[in-house]
Amino acid sequence: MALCGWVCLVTGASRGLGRGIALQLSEAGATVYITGRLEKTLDQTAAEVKERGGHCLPVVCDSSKEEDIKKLFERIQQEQNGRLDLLVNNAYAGVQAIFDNMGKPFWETDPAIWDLINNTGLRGHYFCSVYACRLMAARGRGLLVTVSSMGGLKYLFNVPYGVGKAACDRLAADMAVELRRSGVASVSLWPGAVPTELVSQMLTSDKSQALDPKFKALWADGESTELSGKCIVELSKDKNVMSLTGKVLMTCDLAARYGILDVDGRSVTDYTSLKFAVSQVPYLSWLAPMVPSFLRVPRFVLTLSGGHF
Ligand SMILES: NC(=O)c1ccc[n+]([C@@H]2O[C@H](COP(=O)([O-])OP(=O)(O)OC[C@H]3O[C@@H](n4cnc5c(N)ncnc54)[C@H](O)[C@@H]3O)[C@@H](O)[C@H]2O)c1
Repeated sequence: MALCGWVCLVTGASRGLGRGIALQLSEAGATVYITGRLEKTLDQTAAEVKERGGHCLPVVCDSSKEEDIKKLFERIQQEQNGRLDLLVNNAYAGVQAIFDNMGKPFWETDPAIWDLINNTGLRGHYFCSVYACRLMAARGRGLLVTVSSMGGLKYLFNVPYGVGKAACDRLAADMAVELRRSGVASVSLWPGAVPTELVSQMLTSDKSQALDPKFKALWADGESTELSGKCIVELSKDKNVMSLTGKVLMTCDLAARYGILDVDGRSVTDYTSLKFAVSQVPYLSWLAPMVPSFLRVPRFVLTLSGGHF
């Protein structure tokens, strides 16, 4: 119950990673506000939290609507006396659209996909962060975790997806610059592949034919929806969290840092290990079992692979 007394907010927690994060935070003793657009699905997460002995408060809030966001934070301020310890920017409305348009170039795709992906999954994060930081900065402490992905580094799925993820990483980093003196930390979290309810459904549908088999294999062997939550719990407890502010943190890095296994006892795939890199190259993959797991691709190589210069 390491987070007993903590007040946390997870946006988009009716399914997927948000639900898993809410389950882990409440299991660690926190009071967790969860948001989503539909009362019915939010209540399902709340019931699951309760079943596991936790406490969560479902709030219908559409992250693409500023009025909803304002009301949500007014409610937290009133009910918790201005206390908010952790915001997890997770809500995301783009998964279905990404699968529906897989393989299509951007000029042949309805441009409205930009809004579907980035209104909730980027603009909404900014608005929530503004209101959260008004509470956190006033108390001189807090943590913002913005859920992003490896798509922030280089092209993945489609144009608005990658732009949104790169912007989430930059959002976390730039907020950290302005927050540094306030005692509030801001990080970006890159989960690995997570076979959520929606992803699993897509993988068994006709649409999965347009998907690169490499992605299918990654999801088949992916992280549970609760691993990110386990990482966020440990990060919240870390007394040195300010030393990580502004950074991109991968779940595999956090799992190694804090000695975390997935909920089913599996070790977490290290996407930056040489073993993993070799396994992804068709004519070299046979070498992968022989490469020691501790060898990792240096971070500067990852940075350079973004190809900015
Ligand atoms: N699934 C993966 O493999 C994976 C991997 C890396 C990163 N991520 C990232 O994790 C985040 C969550 O993704 P997911 O796979 O769990 O998605 P998901 O679609 O399964 O869940 C998204 C959640 O957001 C909620 N939501 C949607 N629109 C909303 C709105 N307007 N207002 C409030 N809530 C809203 C949904 O109800 C749902 O609870 C995304 O940023 C995604 O890119 C996912």
